Amino acid sequence: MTLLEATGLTVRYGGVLANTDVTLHVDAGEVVGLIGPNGAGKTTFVDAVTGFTAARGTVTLDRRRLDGLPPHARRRAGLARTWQAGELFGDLTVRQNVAVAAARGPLRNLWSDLTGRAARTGDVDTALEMFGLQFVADRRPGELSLGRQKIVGVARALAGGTRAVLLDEPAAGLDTDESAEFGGHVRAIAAAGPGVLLIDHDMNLVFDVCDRVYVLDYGAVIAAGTPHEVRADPAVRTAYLGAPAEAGAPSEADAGAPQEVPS
Ligand SMILES: Nc1ncnc2c1ncn2[C@@H]1O[C@H](COP(=O)(O)OP(=O)(O)OP(=O)(O)O)[C@@H](O)[C@H]1O
Repeated sequence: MTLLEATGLTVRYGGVLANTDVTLHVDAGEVVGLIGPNGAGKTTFVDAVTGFTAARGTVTLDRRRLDGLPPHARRRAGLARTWQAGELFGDLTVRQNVAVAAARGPLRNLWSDLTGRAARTGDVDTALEMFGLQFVADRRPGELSLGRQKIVGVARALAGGTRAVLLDEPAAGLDTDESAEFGGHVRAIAAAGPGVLLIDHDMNLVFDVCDRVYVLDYGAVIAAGTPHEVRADPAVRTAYLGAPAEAGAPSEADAGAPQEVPS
């Protein structure tokens, strides 16, 4: 079932066409990747969907039109995002960071979906446990590794009735182990029902955890499909390698070795 749908999104910054007629959907329980070279328009797309930049086109969540609404109204409708730069409150503990977001949301929230319990104060603890944060609940974000801070950021984004979440480069700066752990959390979120749009330059993470992947280049979608299909797409190789792809189907070995995108 289509949960989040953007149709014909177009964003112009002065002379720069940052998104051109971008159409993309995320189903409930699905992890969808959005990749593309630097400057391709990925963050612009997140900004446009969540209402942080003006765009032409439509955005629906559960068939409800969200375009034209301000960001806080889209958030209240169940659309959440994370930011490339950390958005945690440095003076609050991890528990307080999650609790603040949970308290703002509607009564029926993700944690109750996940646990089958009614939303109560104790659900913040349940949420912390789900993301393995219970042992650092009383610490401040600055005392945690970057990986843990990212996970707290996702926990915050998911608190409070989130139906779909857009994760903007959540794994930037994580080491290989942290990134793999993070990928497990992303899959767990989708397994509980919400749809996830994952933007990241870590191609191994994206291809490992995503059900489908869209590729942006110069603001437009140039490819979409399963990770296997996208990896093998000559247009994607051209976009990343900056040279025309060789004729003929790529080998299995090539397809199994995703290109690390320089950041
Ligand atoms: N606020 C803005 N004002 C003017 N131009 C902008 C603005 N934000 C982005 N752009 C331009 O729009 C284009 C798309 O940028 P965007 O940040 O969306 O790309 P991106 O794919 O997220 O890049 P990266 O992977 O480097 O984060 C770029 O040419 C960028 O310079």
